[in-house]
Amino acid sequence: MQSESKASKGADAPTQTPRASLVGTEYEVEIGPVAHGGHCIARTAEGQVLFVRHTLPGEKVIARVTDGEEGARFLRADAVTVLDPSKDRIEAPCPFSGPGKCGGCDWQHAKPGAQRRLKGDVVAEQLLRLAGLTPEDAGWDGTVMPAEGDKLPAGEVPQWRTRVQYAIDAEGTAGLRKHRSHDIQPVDHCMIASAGVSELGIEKRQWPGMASVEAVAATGSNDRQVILTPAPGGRLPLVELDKPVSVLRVHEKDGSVHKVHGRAFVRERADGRTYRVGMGGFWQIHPQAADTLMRAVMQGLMPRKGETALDLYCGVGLFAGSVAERVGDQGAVLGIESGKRAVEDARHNLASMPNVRIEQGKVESVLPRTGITETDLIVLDPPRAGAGKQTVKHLSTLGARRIAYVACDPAALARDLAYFAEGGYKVRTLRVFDLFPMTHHVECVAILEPAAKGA
Ligand SMILES: C[S@@+](CC[C@H](N)C(=O)[O-])C[C@H]1O[C@@H](n2cnc3c(N)ncnc32)[C@H](O)[C@@H]1O
Repeated sequence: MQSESKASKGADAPTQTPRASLVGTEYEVEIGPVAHGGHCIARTAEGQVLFVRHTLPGEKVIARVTDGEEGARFLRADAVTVLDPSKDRIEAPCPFSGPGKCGGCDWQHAKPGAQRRLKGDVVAEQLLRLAGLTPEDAGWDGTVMPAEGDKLPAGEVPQWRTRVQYAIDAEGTAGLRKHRSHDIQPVDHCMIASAGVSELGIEKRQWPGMASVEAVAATGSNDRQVILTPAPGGRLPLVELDKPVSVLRVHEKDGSVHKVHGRAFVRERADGRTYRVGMGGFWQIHPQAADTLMRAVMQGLMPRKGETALDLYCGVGLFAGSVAERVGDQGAVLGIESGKRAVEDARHNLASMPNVRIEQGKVESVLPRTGITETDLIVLDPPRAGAGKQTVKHLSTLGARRIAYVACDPAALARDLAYFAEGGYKVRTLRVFDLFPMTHHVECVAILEPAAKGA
């Protein structure tokens, strides 16, 4: 182990001189709290911050630096030796999990209940730091709910990933990317893949000339799909798998998706409706996610007959369909979605509902153009970056009696909740779901209402 004093040497060095890499340097450290991103915080004796993976709060470990230089604001590291383990630690069930291996799972080494507590701590910390909200302020009891069927004993792994993107190495072998790296960990099985994905046997065959192979196994039907991205100059292989599949291809140059054979879509189910999801478009990944989130949104909004609603970032129409059914023919729902193909699917999926209209384009540009000045309800489910200040400011002027915010990133959620507070909205309830077991990801549903109402 090198001396810890090495880490602080560069702090006073002029910024223009190249700083020495600390990769490989080892530090014996006490592990502090969990941080957003699947790691915990530690400090070297000189006070330099380390973000350490493969560890748990309260442990004493030897952390080996994986990224960072002298004088950097923080270093990234892996716990390579655990000197004093947490009572929440188990042996990672997956042989491909651990320092320097697959980067897909962050918490394989934590008991399932501990994983959910860690995620709850991250959500609480983000809410407090970025929105000034305690769990009590947010109407949240602090728990993170597992999806139905996922409450398994330690050592058993929920098979939840209905989409897995395998990276293909130069020899054509399928694997998964290492953490923050283009390097590939070859795998013969991904433990969190759903049975439908595993049954395809992607890992059992070679994929010469491919850069990636994505496997999709629908939950709402037996539809199976493989999405191939060729490496430069790579020729598409004949796809013969253990189960029949449709095949799509991603164009290397512009990322456009094309059908090679079979169906261009998979069929999913939620709230008693079938949704077509075409050309590798977005659908919730966990088999229980669509219904879990839909129920949380409907319970929070409680749509009434004749109300008007917006479904922003609506994808193929998951929430728009459920709200439209509840507001009935006298009500109206406007969905906005940027993806052209997703909009075609949403229009197809909700064609039997004359009270739904779907507009294509970015929320930030389409919404102001609609001329809408008021609505009763809003559901928004933005991508990881969140909705942002301008959009939240606009939404806060529409007089909605309830807003449901579905968030896959608690930091973006907290930032947007702070903007909503500026716009006169407060959080009525927050529910947090573990729809991504073994990883650091977590899904939140916040229900907002005008602050004056609850004051
Ligand atoms: C998290 S997904 C939610 C989709 C849908 N609510 C669901 O649960 O199936 C976010 C969606 O927002 C779309 N999107 C991303 N940025 C957007 C923007 N600026 N305006 C409108 N839609 C956007 C994406 O194409 C994607 O379909």
